[in-house]
Amino acid sequence: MTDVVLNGVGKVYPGDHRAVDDVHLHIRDGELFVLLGPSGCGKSTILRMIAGLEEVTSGELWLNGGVANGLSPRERNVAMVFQEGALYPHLTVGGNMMFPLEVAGGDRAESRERVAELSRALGIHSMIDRRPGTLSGGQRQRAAIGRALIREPSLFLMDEPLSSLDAGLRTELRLEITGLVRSTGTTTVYVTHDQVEAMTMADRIAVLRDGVLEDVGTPEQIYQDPATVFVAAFLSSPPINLLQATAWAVQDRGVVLDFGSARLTVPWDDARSSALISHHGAPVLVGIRPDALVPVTGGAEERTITGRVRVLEFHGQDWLAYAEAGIPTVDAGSVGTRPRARPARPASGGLAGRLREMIGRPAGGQEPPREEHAGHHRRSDLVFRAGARRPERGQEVRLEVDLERMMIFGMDGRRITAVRR
Ligand SMILES: Nc1ncnc2c1ncn2[C@@H]1O[C@H](COP(=O)(O)OP(=O)(O)OP(=O)(O)O)[C@@H](O)[C@H]1O
Repeated sequence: MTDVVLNGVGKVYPGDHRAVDDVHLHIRDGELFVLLGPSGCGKSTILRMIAGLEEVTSGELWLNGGVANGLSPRERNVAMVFQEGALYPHLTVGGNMMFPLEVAGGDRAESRERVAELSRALGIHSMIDRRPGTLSGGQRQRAAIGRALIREPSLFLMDEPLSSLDAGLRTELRLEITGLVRSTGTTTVYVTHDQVEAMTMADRIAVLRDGVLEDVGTPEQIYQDPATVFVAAFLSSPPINLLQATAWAVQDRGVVLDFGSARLTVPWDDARSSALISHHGAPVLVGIRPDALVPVTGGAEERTITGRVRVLEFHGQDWLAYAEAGIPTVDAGSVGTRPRARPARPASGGLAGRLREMIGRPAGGQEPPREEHAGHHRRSDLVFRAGARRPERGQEVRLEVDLERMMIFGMDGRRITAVRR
């Protein structure tokens, strides 16, 4: 039984750079758990703290029911694979996989049998006598995974193991890794910035931003029911439409979301309407995924937005259309930004300190956005999947909004109703 608990874990690097801030996570026994987020959000730092390669600055890290903050990497029985799996160049694939077993002093015949079995499962049995230098990138990663798994670690950690491979190989190997770790039942923590990799492989995903945990859940939960604007936008390709509206509670109708040139109504029998009452007269953020906007002829006024098609893009299985609807869209990256991602202590004197201060502040001497900030507005297009009813460029379209799938957030970027987990 191997579970991992992060209880308020934080990491501050020298120079007072806070890379991870008060993270609470429970990774369950046998889970394939993915840490997902953009570059620099602290994913690798968390993985390295679990491995014991990086000291935990604050909070507790629990492994198998015991506090592990002070344990050495060796005492943790974890195996790790990096972006470029490290192999001994002078040893063959078989030799590399045998090595950890030899160090542990196991029975030689038994070890050989284990290497043969695992190399078959990884599809590298036919190259067992070759050296790493003669293998392709994908084959080398397979060998590195084999070497990591051969000793049956209680915890398997992978840091972007597929990012140096081409798209075809990535798809192939991600299926194999998923199959392998599921069949062995090894608790696995997998770091990636690739949302497709995360969605297709994970039992559960933790989404990080600037060292802070934004959301945790199954792929379906965090896609369909994201906790924040950031998570909704990060997992949306094509990008989610993020619009600002003012909420008005109207007797006999429901809560009207006023976008200026369009209005949508959340009826009173919709559970979200009661949460919206407290936002009466105030701005909210509305997220609509491109496939929740459907071109219609007719359609009820309180469910539709009208726009003019500006651009059409062919994407193979369907077309994406961009329509100007006269509604300013909001940049998801600027919503709910937290000042705590900056250095923990203000930069002191000296050139480096002054540079750090300058870089951390927007041009023009303005103050950085506060947590309550609405985000940057830009007049932009609504993106929708055109499907079979593909409009012409320049055509006016009525877009029916799937109100059930529309997401409503406060100006702090959090959903106005509690997410289900
Ligand atoms: N040894 C270090 N000393 C100082 N700062 C560090 C160190 N390692 C990482 N950082 C900083 O901590 C933050 C988090 O880094 P980390 O590598 O954990 O992010 P990441 O999400 O894994 O990013 P990437 O996907 O680019 O590897 C970054 O701002 C990074 O610059």
